[in-house]
Amino acid sequence: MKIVVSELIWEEGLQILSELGNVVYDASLWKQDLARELADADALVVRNQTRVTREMIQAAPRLKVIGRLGVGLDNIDLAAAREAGIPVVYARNANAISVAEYVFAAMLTFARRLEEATAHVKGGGWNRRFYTRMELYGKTLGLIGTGEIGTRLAHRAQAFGMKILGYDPFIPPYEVACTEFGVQLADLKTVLSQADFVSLHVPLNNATRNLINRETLSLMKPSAYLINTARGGVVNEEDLYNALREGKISGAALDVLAQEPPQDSPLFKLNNVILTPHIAGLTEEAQVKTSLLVAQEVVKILRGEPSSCVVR
Ligand SMILES: NC(=O)c1ccc[n+]([C@@H]2O[C@H](COP(=O)([O-])OP(=O)(O)OC[C@H]3O[C@@H](n4cnc5c(N)ncnc54)[C@H](O)[C@@H]3O)[C@@H](O)[C@H]2O)c1
Ligand SMILES: O=C(O)CC[C@@H](O)C(=O)O
Repeated sequence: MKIVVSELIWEEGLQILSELGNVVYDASLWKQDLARELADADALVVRNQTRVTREMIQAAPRLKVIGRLGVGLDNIDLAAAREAGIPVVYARNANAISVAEYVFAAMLTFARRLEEATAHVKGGGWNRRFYTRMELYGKTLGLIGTGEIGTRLAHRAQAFGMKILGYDPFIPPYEVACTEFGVQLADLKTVLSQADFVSLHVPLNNATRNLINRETLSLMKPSAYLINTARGGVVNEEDLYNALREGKISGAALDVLAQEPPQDSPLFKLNNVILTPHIAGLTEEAQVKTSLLVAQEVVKILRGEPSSCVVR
């Protein structure tokens, strides 16, 4: 068996794959001639930077499985994989807690500004009135997408005493979790207009691309914050820049951008923006879980066994 891993994988997963076959692993392979490596490959394991296109799938006649070390599948041509009869397995739920904790870090950063206050004190300041900020208790968290991440975030927000609103037109699989964690389901307009923090947890697809735009941003309160850990394409960045600059909303935390890594962006110039390099799911715990899960599921498929993590 030849197993090609084109992006960063944790040792725990690599070990499992190596027991089954010959692993070709290079974390920068996605930038190189991947199609050549795939000509005789039985499995391909990727993160989010490898573009798994129809052409690439067609150039891999022996391919039996594609493993995604993560959750978002927007970098894989799922229709082409399905047509070629190649199952795609992914790390469902493996990084959900990490992302939920990242959103808390962002909300608490906006609420308390500890880093800014530290710089202020180190610079000789002691302005206690200026740093009198706000509690999360009693504030409203608006979830756009109430799946694995959204419900784990709700669980944590419930413990903080936040009110939780959720918008998700495809709710059934997560209905019980929503009820348990106090999510009141509502329409998009209600969630956007009532939330103090709007957090995005939807996949990127034709229905969600540019979901946050001039019109939807105008529904948000001027005191509200937007947090995007989903995909850059869910937010129209030009519209967001204008909304932030004009004070239509108070701030934004963006872990994901339309172009990653970004070229110079006007967003860099704004003080009310937190920018991180797509790290919400990047914790040791989540990555060990992700690597183990995906490696195990890839091995199952290669052995002809059923997998519970196949994309439907
Ligand atoms: N920044 C990161 O490191 C990171 C890590 C993990 C996941 N993600 C992103 O977060 C997304 C969500 O992850 P998840 O594990 O919660 O996925 P999930 O599939 O469990 O949940 C997604 C939810 O979005 C809902 N949804 C789909 N289309 C919608 C729409 N048009 N409007 C509202 N809701 C809609 C679905 O019904 C589902 O409940 C992933 O697709 C991925 O792109 C980012
Ligand atoms: O592949 C990655 O590192 C990004 C992970 C994250 O965005 C996901 O969709 O799970």
